[in-house]
Amino acid sequence: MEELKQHKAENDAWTVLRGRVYNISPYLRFHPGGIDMLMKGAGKDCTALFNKYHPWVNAEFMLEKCQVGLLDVSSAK
Ligand code: HEM
Repeated sequence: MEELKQHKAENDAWTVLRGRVYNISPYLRFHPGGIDMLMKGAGKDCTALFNKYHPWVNAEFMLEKCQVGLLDVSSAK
């Protein structure tokens, strides 16, 4: 979680979604909801925002190639 916070710039944006860590920078310009919306999740866990707007979207598949790793649950606060 500490490492995640350091990745919140548009050219270096990470997010956590359902326990997985993703580098969302390459996907930003393709996001149908816009760059600004997706950037709200940068550097943090975006699962709640994601579920609020589109719980049905298959992000696990879409962002498969952007996955950085899994969230270390002992650091998940
Ligand atoms: C992190 C991974 C995310 C992925 C892969 C993703 C993907 C998508 C996709 C595929 C759509 C089109 C959905 C449809 O038309 O049924 C969409 C729309 C949208 N997304 Fe995301 N999203 C992500 C995160 C977020 C976050 C964090 C927010 C809010 C802060 C957000 C806000 C929106 C909004 C508002 C739309 C609706 C745009 C519209 O219909 O005009 N998304 N997103």
